[in-house]
Amino acid sequence: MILKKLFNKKNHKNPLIISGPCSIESPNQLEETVSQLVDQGIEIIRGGVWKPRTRPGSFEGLGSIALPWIQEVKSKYPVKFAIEVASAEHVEEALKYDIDIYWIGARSTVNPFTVQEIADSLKGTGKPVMIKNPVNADLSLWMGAVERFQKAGITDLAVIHRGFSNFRDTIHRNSPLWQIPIEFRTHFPEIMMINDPSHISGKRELVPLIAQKALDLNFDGLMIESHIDPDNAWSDAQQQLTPADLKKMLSELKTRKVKFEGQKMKSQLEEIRQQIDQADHDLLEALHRRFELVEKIGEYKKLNNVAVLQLDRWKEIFESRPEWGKPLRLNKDLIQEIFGLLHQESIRKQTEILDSE
Ligand SMILES: O=C(O)C(=O)C[C@]1(C(=O)O)C=C[C@@H](O)C=C1
Repeated sequence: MILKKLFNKKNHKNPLIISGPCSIESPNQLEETVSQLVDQGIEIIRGGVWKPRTRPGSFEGLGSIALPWIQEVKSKYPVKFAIEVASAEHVEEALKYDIDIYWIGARSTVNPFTVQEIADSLKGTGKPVMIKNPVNADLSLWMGAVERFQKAGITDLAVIHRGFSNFRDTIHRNSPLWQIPIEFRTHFPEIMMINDPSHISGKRELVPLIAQKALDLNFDGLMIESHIDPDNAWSDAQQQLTPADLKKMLSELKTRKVKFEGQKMKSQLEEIRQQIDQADHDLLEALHRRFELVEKIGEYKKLNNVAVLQLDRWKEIFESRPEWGKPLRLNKDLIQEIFGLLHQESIRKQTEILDSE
């Protein structure tokens, strides 16, 4: 039997929206939230049953008693339901109540044993699975988790970008580090990528900004926490939206075209891209020239037995280049990062020269 995949990019022209409470708190809270979300066309509901918390003492979810409430709500409303599972027992329990979609949380994705256990327990069930990025900024762990599910024959897969944890407080509860999901997509272009602006922002005012940024970057969907009474929610009170606020936000988000359309637009784009190719060539030639000079100094240092690292000169470069970049409207941090890398490479090349026979 060939089952139709839920997470198939071709079936979702518009961003896929998943919404619902951080935690399921009571049958009434669940039904009220679902009914308001259904009124605005939401078809996939999320709800926390088991909540892994960083520190003990926070609300850890009601557990299995919430599962029949989900089943009850599903019998009344045309929705699919997604929950987080963190062990084979969770999967076993949830399957008894025919939960539709299973997601692997950020704290589970870090642990290959846990990922394997969950993949094995979902094997052959045909259930769609979503894999959140690991809490730490490690692309390989995220990719590895996807591969474990694929190896178990589970191909109805999506991933969720929920941001990466910070050591100190920053504007975001979890830093988005957008380059990581972008790189993920280069490895798995066919897998749907859903953004979770609630966990990235940690506060409701920021949710629309993050959601818009995700759509600008061509994410396939959004998972947004919503609650009928967010201020009194048992978990994540600051980041949940009311269903009405969610509706307003979704109506204000701008969706972008995935690609350029039309011959005129395409040929203009092609022309600019050729100019970028030329600019990149010039850049590489400039780098080649720089490293030839660095090597020359390397030989000179070897001849005179002088150390590779010349701190005063390096400091002068590190301070002057961002200044030179100012009238060219070049970002200071970018210049410092680029010259930091160039300096590392100079040191590597010159060390090789000094250490050679
Ligand atoms: O000026 C030098 O001594 C160099 O070798 C060049 C260079 C550079 O990359 O610009 C490399 C290493 C030094 O620490 C400082 C500067």
